[in-house]
Amino acid sequence: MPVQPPAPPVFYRFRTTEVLVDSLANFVVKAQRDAVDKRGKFTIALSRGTLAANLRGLVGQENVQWDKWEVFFCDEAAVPLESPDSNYHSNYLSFLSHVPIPPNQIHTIDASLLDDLEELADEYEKQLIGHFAASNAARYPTFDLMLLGMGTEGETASLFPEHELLSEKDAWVSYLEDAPRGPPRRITMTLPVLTHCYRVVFVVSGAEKAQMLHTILDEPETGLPCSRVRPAAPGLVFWFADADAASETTYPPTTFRWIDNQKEAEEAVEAAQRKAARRLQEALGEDEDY
Ligand SMILES: O=C1O[C@H](COP(=O)(O)O)[C@@H](O)[C@H](O)[C@H]1O
Repeated sequence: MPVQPPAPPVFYRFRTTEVLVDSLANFVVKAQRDAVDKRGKFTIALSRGTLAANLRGLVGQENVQWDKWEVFFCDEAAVPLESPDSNYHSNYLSFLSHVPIPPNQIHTIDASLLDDLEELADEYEKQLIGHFAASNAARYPTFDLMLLGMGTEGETASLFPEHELLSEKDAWVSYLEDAPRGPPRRITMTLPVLTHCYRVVFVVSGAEKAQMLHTILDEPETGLPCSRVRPAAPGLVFWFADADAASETTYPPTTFRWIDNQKEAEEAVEAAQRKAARRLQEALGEDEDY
C-alpha cells in the first residue's frame, strides 16, 4: 500500500494569549473525547517550558473524563520532581494539581536515578513500554496528543539543532548531558516517538518566537527539529500561536475549528492559501500579478 505523505501543518493564530489559552483547552478536551470514544483512554505527553502556563485553561473545564488520562512528559530535566526546573513540577503547578487525574496515571521520572542518565532514560522508556505494549503493538508508542513548545533555536522537547540525538531511530527515550540552554542533563522522547502520534500541537507565544516561527513554518527545508515533527498519516500537526509569535509568518492561518483527519487538514490549508492569495491580489490591485 502506498505510504501517504504527512498532512500539511494546520496553523491557528490567535489575537491574544488568553484566546489561545481558551482555544487550546477546548482542543485538548475535544482530543480526549475523541480518544476516549475510540480507544477508551487518553494518552497525552507534555513538554517543558511556557507550555505549562498555557495549559491553565484546562482547570475548571467540565465534562472531562480525568480518570481516563495517562500523562507522560516528552522531556524532563534530571532534577528532583519539586525543582522549578522539573517539567512535571511546572505542569503540576499550572494544572495537574487542580484536576482529579489519579496520581498513578501521571508518569514521572524515577527521581532515585538522577545520577545515572542512561538508567533514568531506560527506566522511563520501560514505563512507556509497560503502558503501550498492551494496547499498541507498533514499533513506537502512539500518543493521542503530544503538546510541544518551540525554542528560539528551533528545538523542541530536548531535541536541539544538529544534536546527534536527532538521528536516534531505536530508543523511545534517550538522554543528553549537554543541552545548550536550561538544565544541561535531561532525558527526552526521540523524534520517531514525536512523529508517531495521532496529534501533535505546538504552542508558541511571545514576540521573541516570531522569527523562528517564520523559519519553521515558511522554510521547513531548513530541517530544524520543530520542522521535522511531521507525523505520518493519520497523524496531524497543529500550531497554536499568539499574534506576537505569528507576526513574521506568511504560512496561511486556518480558522480555528476541530480538524479530524488528513483530508480536512489539507482542505483547511488549501482554503487558507486561497484566502491569502486573494488578499494579496486585492492589496496589489487587479492589474498586477503577484
Ligand atoms: O529549549 C527548549 O525550549 C522549548 C520552548 O520553551 P519555552 O519556555 O520558550 O516555551 C521547550 O519546549 C523545550 O522543551 C526546551 O528544550
